[in-house]
Amino acid sequence: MTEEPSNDAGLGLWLACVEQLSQDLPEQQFNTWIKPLTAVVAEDFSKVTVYVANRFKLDWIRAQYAARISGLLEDLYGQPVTLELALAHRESVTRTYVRPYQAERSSPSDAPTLLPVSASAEEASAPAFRNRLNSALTFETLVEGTANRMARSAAMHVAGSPGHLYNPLFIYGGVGLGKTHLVHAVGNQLLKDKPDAKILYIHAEQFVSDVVKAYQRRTFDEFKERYHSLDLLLIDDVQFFANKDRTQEEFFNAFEALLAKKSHIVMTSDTYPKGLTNIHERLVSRFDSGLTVAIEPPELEMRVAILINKARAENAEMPEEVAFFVAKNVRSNVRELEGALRKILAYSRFNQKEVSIQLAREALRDLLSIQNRQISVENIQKTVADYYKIKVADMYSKKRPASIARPRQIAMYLAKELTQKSLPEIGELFGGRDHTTVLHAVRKIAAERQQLTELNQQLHVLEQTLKG
Ligand SMILES: Nc1ncnc2c1ncn2[C@@H]1O[C@H](COP(=O)(O)OP(=O)(O)OP(=O)(O)O)[C@@H](O)[C@H]1O
Repeated sequence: MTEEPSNDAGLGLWLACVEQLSQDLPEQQFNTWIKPLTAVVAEDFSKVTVYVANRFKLDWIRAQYAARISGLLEDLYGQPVTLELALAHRESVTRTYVRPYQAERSSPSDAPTLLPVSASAEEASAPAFRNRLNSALTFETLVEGTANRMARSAAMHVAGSPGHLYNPLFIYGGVGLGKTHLVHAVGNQLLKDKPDAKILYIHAEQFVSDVVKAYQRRTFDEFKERYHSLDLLLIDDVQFFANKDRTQEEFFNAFEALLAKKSHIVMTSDTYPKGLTNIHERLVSRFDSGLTVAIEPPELEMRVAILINKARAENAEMPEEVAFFVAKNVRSNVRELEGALRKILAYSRFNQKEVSIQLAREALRDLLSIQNRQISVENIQKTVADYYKIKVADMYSKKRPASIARPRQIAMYLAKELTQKSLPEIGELFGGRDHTTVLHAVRKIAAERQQLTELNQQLHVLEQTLKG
């Protein structure tokens, strides 16, 4: 029977609450404490029972987050909601586990439904795959655009003929732009073509911890056997190797061994190889010895396509005009775009309303109000001066050395881009400069941004910092 899930609105309430927490809390805190939670929402919404894995965590959630969760639930529902914390019992959790938006169609209407925070919570509790690949992250589910075209085609090339060109492939870019997705896609594609290939996806932090374990347990032979025998090593966020000398040495050895046997290495990082700090020069030069490609923040049309695709994957429809509205307002990265989408879908389900611009506006009101918060020219000057390590006073000074003039031009460009101020007003705030000077700076930086990946990267970081 194809009956709708009974507790869909309850699911919406809980997901909307979690979504809000994901915006409010630092990522690490959210991932550690909130993401693993599951909840049961009573049919009449009077009570939400949140299940926590163990006693220690339960005490911590009670002390640190309970008041906040209950306040949020009340805000969302419009009436007081009793929050109860309980210990999760593994068997019952697995038995009645329901993925968001894919609630078990046969769940009886009077049975409470356990609602996880996210699909990845289920993946986290499932036994780890040997290769650690997430099968959902494929080339098919990765939307292509100008921002990732080059990285995507290099990655496809590697997946199609590993061990040849572009070895190592080094992919870099800001947070949430699809680097992890792309490396998993390489692994999944190769696995499809060659099911016997020895592939490993690993986060750099996990590699560090493997080195430490091998060191403590004196199991370096096993460690080497494991890493040096791979056909494809996918390693994420290598900036985490900074200051870890022993790890760098082991990675260097693995790197050399793998390249010698024509295995392929794909790495990601938040910056280009020479921008990495506290990593040995010999490793940095190895990173740069194949192909280095950037992933840029997605352009408007790509953001729209991502929203429409992701909504479809959740079995929801997102009209194009709503996707444009969201994409125009959520510009920084794909992870935020996904967050906005989840919020809109949860809000729509909870209120049982169709997805429209008005609904999106309501669902994203907090996010939009943060965005509308005025960014001041003074703030831009301070942020840019801090970033380039010059004095704020140099923003108004007449000094001309490039080390000062360039950050000043960058600040003028950002002032034009992020505030409503006119060119003469900006000139005035930069030590009484003429509006043609500002115009020159704005045009120059805008043109160079198209050409210079490093500059674009720096601007992206500055924009993210300023938009908070
Ligand atoms: N082009 C795209 N098409 C579809 N989904 C995308 C695209 N780019 C990113 N995503 C999705 O956005 C989310 C964030 O991407 P991902 O985790 O790959 O980012 P990242 O660059 O590795 O970020 P971080 O540096 O924070 O690890 C993921 O859910 C991913 O599937």
